[in-house]
Amino acid sequence: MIKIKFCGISHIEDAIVASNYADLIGVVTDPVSPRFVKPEFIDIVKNFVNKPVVNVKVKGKINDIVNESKADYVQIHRVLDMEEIEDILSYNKKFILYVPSSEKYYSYFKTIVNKTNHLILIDSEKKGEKVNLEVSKIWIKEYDKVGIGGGITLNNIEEFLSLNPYWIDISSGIEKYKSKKDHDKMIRIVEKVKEWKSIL
Ligand SMILES: O=C(O)c1ccccc1NCC(=O)[C@H](O)[C@H](O)COP(=O)(O)O
Repeated sequence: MIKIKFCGISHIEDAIVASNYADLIGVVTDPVSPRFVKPEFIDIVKNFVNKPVVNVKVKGKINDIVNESKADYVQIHRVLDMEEIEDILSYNKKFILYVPSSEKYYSYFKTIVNKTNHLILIDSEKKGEKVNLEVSKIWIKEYDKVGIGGGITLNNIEEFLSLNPYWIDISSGIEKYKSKKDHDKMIRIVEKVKEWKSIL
């Protein structure tokens, strides 16, 4: 089955529900986000869940992000420079590397694929916009660890699943309001992913 990351988790009860249904639990610890929580929240969440937790950060030094919590993965949600990509290779840590879904980032995408073995997240250039599905479709075929996020909802998830990504990333589409998850939407979206598998 296509793996699922539920992102933007900022309440313990949402983390517990997420851990029953998703493969990865994303926590945004960057103050730029309305879903921001302190990195310490990750360490608390880890006492309640049995799924890997991802620390999602936009800004900051890689070393600081790696060391600020007990997260199993670090998702750097920005385009890195070459020095940072080299730096990542020196850590014994799992990363999720964000690539904006625009043709102009194709060589960046290839650099990451060729240099690292980490999960890649193809996502919209700007938070809140829908990811470019045409670009994503091509890139998903080129590397087996590509996930897709950026505007997935209960109403459009089939468009994303049809690209056959390794994993999908959902946050705003499973919210009651910004930062609070809707448990019913979480469960229904997982059912859709399961149904999709049985169609194939
Ligand atoms: O959640 C945020 O507010 C956020 C802010 C800045 C960078 C990343 C952020 N979240 C990342 C995610 O929620 C997911 O990795 C992905 O973008 C899917 O999100 P959505 O389009 O809301 O489903």
